[in-house]
Amino acid sequence: MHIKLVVTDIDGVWTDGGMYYDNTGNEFKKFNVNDGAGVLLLKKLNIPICIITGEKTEIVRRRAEKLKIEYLYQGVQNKLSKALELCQELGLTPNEIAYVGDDFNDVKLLRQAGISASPANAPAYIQQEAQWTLSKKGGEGAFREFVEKLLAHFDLLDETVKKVLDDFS
Ligand SMILES: O=C(O)[C@@]1(O)C[C@@H](O)[C@@H](O)[C@@H]([C@H](O)COP(=O)(O)O)O1
Ligand SMILES: [Mg+2]
Repeated sequence: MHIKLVVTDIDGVWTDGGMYYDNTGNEFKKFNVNDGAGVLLLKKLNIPICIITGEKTEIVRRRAEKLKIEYLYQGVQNKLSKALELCQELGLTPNEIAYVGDDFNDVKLLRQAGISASPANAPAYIQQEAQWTLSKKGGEGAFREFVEKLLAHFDLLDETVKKVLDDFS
C-alpha cells in the first residue's frame, strides 16, 4: 500500500472528547484499549504512527509512551504544517499519510492526506471533508476501526490479523 505513515488526532478520536477536571487542577481523559490493538496491527506492518493534538498533557505523553507511538506532537496549532514538516523529515508526500481527525483543527490535514477519515461523532460538515466516515465514535475504538479499514482497503487486514494471532498463540 502507498500509505507509509498513519497520523491521528487525539481528543474526539482516541477519546469521546471528554475532559474531566477536578477542583485541584487534575485533568483526566479516558482511552479505549481497542485502539491499542490498532497500534499493534500497524506495528506488524512496520508503519509508524504519529499523534498530533492541539492539547498538551502528560496523559497523552504517557499513553503514547506505553504504546510506543513513534511520533508525538502536542500543543499544535497548525496540524497540516506539523504533518508536512514530518513528511519532509521522512521523505514522504502527504499522499503517503493516512489521517483521522474529528474537528475544525483537523480539516486542512484531512484534505491533504492520501486517505482520511472522521469518527461517527464528528459533525457532518467535518465528515464531508474526510474520505471515510467511521461507524465508531471517538473513544469507542474509532482508531482501531480506522486501522482495520485502512488495511482492508489494501487487502492486508486478514494476513496482518493472522500474524498478530500467531504472535499470541
Ligand atoms: O475544548 C477544548 O479544550 C479545545 O477545543 C480548545 C482548543 O483550543 C484546542 O485545544 C482543542 C484541542 O485541539 C482538541 O484536541 P485534539 O482534538 O486532540 O487536537 O480543544
Ligand atoms: Mg480532535
